Amino acid sequence: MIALPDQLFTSLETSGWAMSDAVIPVEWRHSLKEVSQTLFEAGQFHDALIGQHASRQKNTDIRGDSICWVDPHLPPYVTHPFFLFLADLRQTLNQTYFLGLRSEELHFARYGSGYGYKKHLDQHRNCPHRKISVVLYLNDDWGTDDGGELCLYEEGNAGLERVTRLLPTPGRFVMFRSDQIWHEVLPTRKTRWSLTGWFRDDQPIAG
Ligand SMILES: O=C(O)CCC(=O)C(=O)O
Ligand SMILES: [Fe+2]
Repeated sequence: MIALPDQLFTSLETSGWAMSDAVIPVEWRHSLKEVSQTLFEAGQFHDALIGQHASRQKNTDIRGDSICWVDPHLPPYVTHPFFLFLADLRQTLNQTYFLGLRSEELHFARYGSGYGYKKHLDQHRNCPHRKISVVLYLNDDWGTDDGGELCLYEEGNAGLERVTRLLPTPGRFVMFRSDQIWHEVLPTRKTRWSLTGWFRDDQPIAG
């Protein structure tokens, strides 16, 4: 089991989401940023699509990032400490909450200036296998004027919605329940880099 601060699990349990600015060492972020930038420069990113199966389509009004899927079983990821951390985290979540998580599905994402991702749920109605979403922000610096906040919506008392806005600051790590937490990426004012993933209870088909 990994030594994640208890507060992360308490927060995941009570709010459905958790955040840490301390668990990801700066070197991990640097090397992942380098990999993602190299892949981007080599033309390995493509426009993210919305919808499922045959109805998948591009709609930058809803979702404006471009992405590059990564296979955690292949180099350079398979030996990278962040991916070992994720595998460990999955095991810890299974031991603590009996979630039956079996795999990680991951992609790098890059939002150009002006783009975001409208309010959505990560778990699709007809495909309930994404259980926990994780995001690591790879940006080198981020200020309050740069936009691109991740907004997390929680159902509060008396049907009131609580909104938390998280800036994609360097090395920030966020996890949330894919089936419960509606969220949104506000339009960014500069290029925004991240690595996004989902713990699933099946074996993934990337795409
Ligand atoms: O980058 C983020 O903050 C969240 C991205 C997201 O919601 C997604 O890719 O499903
Ligand atoms: Fe999402």
